[in-house]
Amino acid sequence: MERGTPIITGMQVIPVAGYDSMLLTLSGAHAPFFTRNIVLLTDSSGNTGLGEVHGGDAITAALEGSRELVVGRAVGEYKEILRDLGRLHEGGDGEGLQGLDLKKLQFVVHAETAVESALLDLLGKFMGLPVSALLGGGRQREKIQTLGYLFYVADKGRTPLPYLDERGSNERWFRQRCSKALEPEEILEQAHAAKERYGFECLKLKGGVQDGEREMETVRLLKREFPAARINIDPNGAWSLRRAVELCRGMRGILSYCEDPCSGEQGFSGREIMAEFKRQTGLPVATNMIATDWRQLRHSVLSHSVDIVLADPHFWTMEGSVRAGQVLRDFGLQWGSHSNNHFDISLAIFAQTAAAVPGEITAMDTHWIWQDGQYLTREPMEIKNGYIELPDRPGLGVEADMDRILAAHALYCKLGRHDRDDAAAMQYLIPGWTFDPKRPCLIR
Ligand SMILES: O=C([O-])C(=O)C[C@H](O)[C@@H](O)C(=O)[O-]
Ligand SMILES: [Mg+2]
Repeated sequence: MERGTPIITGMQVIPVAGYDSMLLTLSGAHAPFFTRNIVLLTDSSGNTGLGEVHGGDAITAALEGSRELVVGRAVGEYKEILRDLGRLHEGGDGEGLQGLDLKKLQFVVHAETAVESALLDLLGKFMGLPVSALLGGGRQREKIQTLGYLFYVADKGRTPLPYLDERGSNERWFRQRCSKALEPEEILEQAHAAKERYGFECLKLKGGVQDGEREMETVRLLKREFPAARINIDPNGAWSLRRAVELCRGMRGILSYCEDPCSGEQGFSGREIMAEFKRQTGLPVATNMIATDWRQLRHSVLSHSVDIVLADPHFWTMEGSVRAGQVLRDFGLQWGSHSNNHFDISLAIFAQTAAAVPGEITAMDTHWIWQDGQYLTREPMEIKNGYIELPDRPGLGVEADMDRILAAHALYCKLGRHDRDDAAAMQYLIPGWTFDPKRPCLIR
């Protein structure tokens, strides 16, 4: 008879790809495909544990290089395994001009989150407990509020690229998400379609695309249409401090908070500049750019530069994100989560992590609505009435659908490149376009 916890018998790292719309951000235009890495751990009791993290060759290699530290060990040793992986993956430089979407991504992402998730999934199944019960001080809530993440969408017809065309779908949101949205009224239509399907009470507009005044016009229109909604705009630090203050000063009561309105400039760090923005506008500020690790968080707290820290578990690890949430709650600040394009395994990672964060939390970011339908699990979690209700199942709460994972892997194998490059699609809109962290992407 086996004693103790089951032994990990196998670790598979499966890079996968999915379809995306031509979403615009400061970094350029999303390509027709995004990539992720899936981790599957099997154990001696016959269970499978699941994890997901960002794509890209460096992250795939980091995960492949982890196998020896994982296979053959007991599931109950998960903390030691994660400690060993953390040491293996140490290092990096996350400070943010909007490098997060670009070359720096591999330094900010903690590849071991995919292993952590899979280990906790196995442990939860062994113990008959959901992953959120194993994190921090245990499960704090049964349902997680998410925001409706709105994007300006470019006209894909101006490129020869193979973006999905869902205009024939019966579902309003699916038709909408592949349609051009550059005018304020088109964003409003996007918001209505998203709200109809998912019931969002909070909205976020990705800025850093057009002139700031035009983006604020869109925000004001959204607020008029959805007066009860908490609304946020995130230009990823594109505006100068002076411009950000001009744009936001009159927005109290319209914007509930502002996310990374500005970044480092003229010899001042992003944290110093954001603190000035807060003082001058009185608006609460959220970030996923100037507090991406513990050292940055300490400086952000000391300089009073942020109110809401978007501690994405893929950047902080799940346990790290919950620990950040505990500290933030104790300091009178708030936890939220950043996201990137992801599949339904990461949706479960976000939800289980958020469920373990104590105190009031900010409606969680997720890109899921842009990928909804591309399932890698059976019975994926769903967003209804603006919330994800946690399933009553042990572990992560989702089970792998191997046929779909292998199909997503086959798509990945067809791609010429695996790393994110938002300049390539953008260059069809503006020939010779290059990234500038201080200029909205459509302004050249
Ligand atoms: O809140 C944010 O900064 C993001 O969501 C970052 C993402 O990478 C976003 O810019 C995107 O999807 O391109
Ligand atoms: Mg952000």
